Amino acid sequence: MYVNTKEILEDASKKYYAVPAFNINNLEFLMAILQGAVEKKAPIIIETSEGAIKYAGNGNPLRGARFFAETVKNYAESLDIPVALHLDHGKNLEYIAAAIKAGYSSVMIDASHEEFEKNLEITKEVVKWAHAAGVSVEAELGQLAGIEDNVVAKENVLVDPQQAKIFVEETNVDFLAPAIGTSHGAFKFKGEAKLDFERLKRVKELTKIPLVLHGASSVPTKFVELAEKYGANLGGAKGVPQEDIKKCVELGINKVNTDTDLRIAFLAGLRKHLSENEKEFDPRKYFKEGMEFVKEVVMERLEFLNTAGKA
Ligand SMILES: O=C(COP(=O)(O)O)N(O)CCCCOP(=O)(O)O
Ligand SMILES: [Ca+2]
Ligand code: NA
Ligand SMILES: [Zn+2]
Repeated sequence: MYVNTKEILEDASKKYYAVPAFNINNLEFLMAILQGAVEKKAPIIIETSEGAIKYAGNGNPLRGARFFAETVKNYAESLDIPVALHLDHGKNLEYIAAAIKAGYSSVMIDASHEEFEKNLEITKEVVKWAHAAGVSVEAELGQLAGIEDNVVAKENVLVDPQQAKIFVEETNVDFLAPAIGTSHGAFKFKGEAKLDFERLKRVKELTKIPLVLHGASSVPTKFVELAEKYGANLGGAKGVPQEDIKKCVELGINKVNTDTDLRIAFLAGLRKHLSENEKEFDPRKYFKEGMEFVKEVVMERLEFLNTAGKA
């Protein structure tokens, strides 16, 4: 069934487990994710970036948002697991409006590159707007290293727990993404992975709402090596160690954003299948192996985060 993200995350926050939020850009990833969630009897959060909406709508935000909202709702209504659809890293108000209008369960307003007061003001606006339409809201405090909001954030600007308390009280936001040292993409951390667990603990104590971990892909060596075996060049790829994610969940992370791991798994399957089946030209066939690897990563993460069986 199609549900509001808040419903899924409130339960997770109460029982200290987490739900992965998997990014999609097309039907194949959606099908693989849903198959994995059904098999694991797990609630699931599907999310699309603004880039995904632009891609599916061929530049028209409402067309793209409707494509995903209608497709996900259509599938969700035929399944007996809770499914939510979330706008990831909403920055452009036109895209946020399109997602709300199209019927997304929740939207992220990411104004974390702005000064605190500005972020607070923008988030307050979006919360009023979204709540009036029954849509829940995620916001972000602090910045992820690497490409943050299309600008290169020089280094991590970590969340200030006291600011988080004020921010949550003033904005009435439903869930919060505190920057604690992760970054997006396949090349995380210069040297050793280091997340600021103490800081995360404080944020949870002071805000008591569901929290979101961005940049949470672990970049499984198995699929990196398989993709490279069939011609990919992903040298130096590194993700968040699984034990660090487990620790984050114990400290109050409830939504775990995962995109890169699925991209690498699909890439490995596609490259492998194409090189082993030179006569194949039916996309319903040559995408299958990539989809199977995506499903495998999905099921593993659902088990790992204790989402399995919670539907
Ligand atoms: O925090 C995460 C997941 O990060 P990770 O999976 O890279 O670790 N996310 O928010 C996913 C980011 C998706 C970016 O999509 P576009 O390329 O379309 O802009
Ligand atoms: Ca941000
Ligand atoms: Na998000
Ligand atoms: Zn993110």
